[in-house]
This record gives sequence, C-alpha cells and structure tokens, in this order.
Amino acid sequence: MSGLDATGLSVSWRGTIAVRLLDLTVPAGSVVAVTGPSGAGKSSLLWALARALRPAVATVTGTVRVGGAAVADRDEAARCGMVLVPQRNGLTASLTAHESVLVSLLAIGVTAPEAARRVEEALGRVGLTGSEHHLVDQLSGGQQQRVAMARALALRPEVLLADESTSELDAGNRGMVLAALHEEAARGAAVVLATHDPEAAADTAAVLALDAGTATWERTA
Ligand SMILES: Nc1ncnc2c1ncn2[C@@H]1O[C@H](COP(=O)(O)OP(=O)(O)OP(=O)(O)O)[C@@H](O)[C@H]1O
Repeated sequence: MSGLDATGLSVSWRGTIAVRLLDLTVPAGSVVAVTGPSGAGKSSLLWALARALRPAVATVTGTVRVGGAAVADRDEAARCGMVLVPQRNGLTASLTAHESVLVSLLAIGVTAPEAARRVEEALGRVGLTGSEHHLVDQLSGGQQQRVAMARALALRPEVLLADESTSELDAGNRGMVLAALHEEAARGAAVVLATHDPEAAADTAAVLALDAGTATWERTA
C-alpha cells in the first residue's frame, strides 16, 4: 500500500487563506487526526489533499504524493485510490443505502456480484444491516454519515480522508466507525481523520492541530 505526503500545501478561497504551507506525512498503515476549531482549515486541507478543489473557487499550491507519485488532479487522485468522505456526506437523497454504495463500485468496474458482496459487507461494518433498502432521505443524519463511510470502505481505499465522519454518531456507532477506520489502516491504508472530538483523535498515530490555517504537530508518531 501507499503512504500520503503533502509538501508546502496552501489553500486560499478567493483571497482568504485557509491552509498555509503545510507539510504532512501519513505512512501506509496509520491513522492521523487533524484537529482544530471551526474554520481552522480542516475541510479545506482534506479537499486539497484529494485534489477536489476546482481552480475557479480555490487556489491550491504545493505537492501531494501517494506512494511517492505526484497527484496533480482529481482523476489521478481517484486512480491512486484516494477516497474523500466529505463532511456533508455527498449522498444522493433518492438512492437507497445499498444503491449509494453500489454505484461507486460499478463506476470503477467492480463486477456486479463482487459489488453486491462488498456493499453488504461495508454496510454491515457500520451497523446498517437491515437498512439497506431505505432511501437516503429517510435515514437520520447519523445513518447517512454511516452510509457515506460504507461507500468509502467498499472502495478499499489506499488513502482514506474522513471529514468529521463521527460528528453525528452516538457513542456505540462512533466506536464502530472509528474501529472501521483503524481496520482500514491495519489493511495498509493511510487514513486522515478531521475531527473536533478529542476521543476520536486519542487513538491515532499522530495529531496535526490546525489554527487559522497554520499547522503544528500536537503529537507525532
Ligand atoms: N467554499 C468556500 N468558499 C469560501 N471560503 C471558504 C469555503 N470553504 C471554506 N472557506 C473558508 O476557509 C476557511 C477554513 O474553512 P474550513 O471549512 O476548511 O474549516 P474547518 O476547520 O473544516 O471548519 P469546520 O470545523 O467548521 O468544518 C474559513 O475561513 C472558511 O470561511
């Protein structure tokens, strides 16, 4: 599997600097937490790492590498197995939980039987067995958050970028999602978790604290 490296990464939204000259290394097989108050730049950082910010809305400078290979744009990020779980989940209201996970697998060429197997497994890992055929619109905020996580897990990412993926969960479901993130790292993925939650950050290999876009390592591996 491949680790993630970013060097000199900066993000500015039409003149507002959100991330300043940040260096970040996440070895394969580890979970790194990114913490900081609201507006500190956590989402901007994750979107920039995923190369998901369009130049029309944000200016991103610096390099991102996966397994040592430079990642220039969103297509390259997808090809090298980067998966972003956005803060607002990015789900389609009119799809079921099952379909939400399935379409992303079919889109990358996973065969239908294998995709069906992975959907069932991923929804089970986040405690959604039995809710597969509910529309996203009929699910609670926390259930939607877990569907978004299941979709990422099913893709078996090399790099998993999770943005506040436990913010709407009760203690039991939060523990299940955090366990799944650590299992992904044990499989060999590089995992980045942006979080306000000190307990979620507690078990990670390292903690990068952001404050008004400036990063300091609160704890290193
Ligand atoms: N789409 C956008 N357009 C303009 N400015 C933005 C946009 N998204 C974020 N920003 C700005 O970038 C800065 C960092 O915001 P960001 O959302 O990255 O912080 P955050 O740490 O993820 O906050 P939160 O914990 O509230 O999600 C803020 O000043 C914010 O106003």
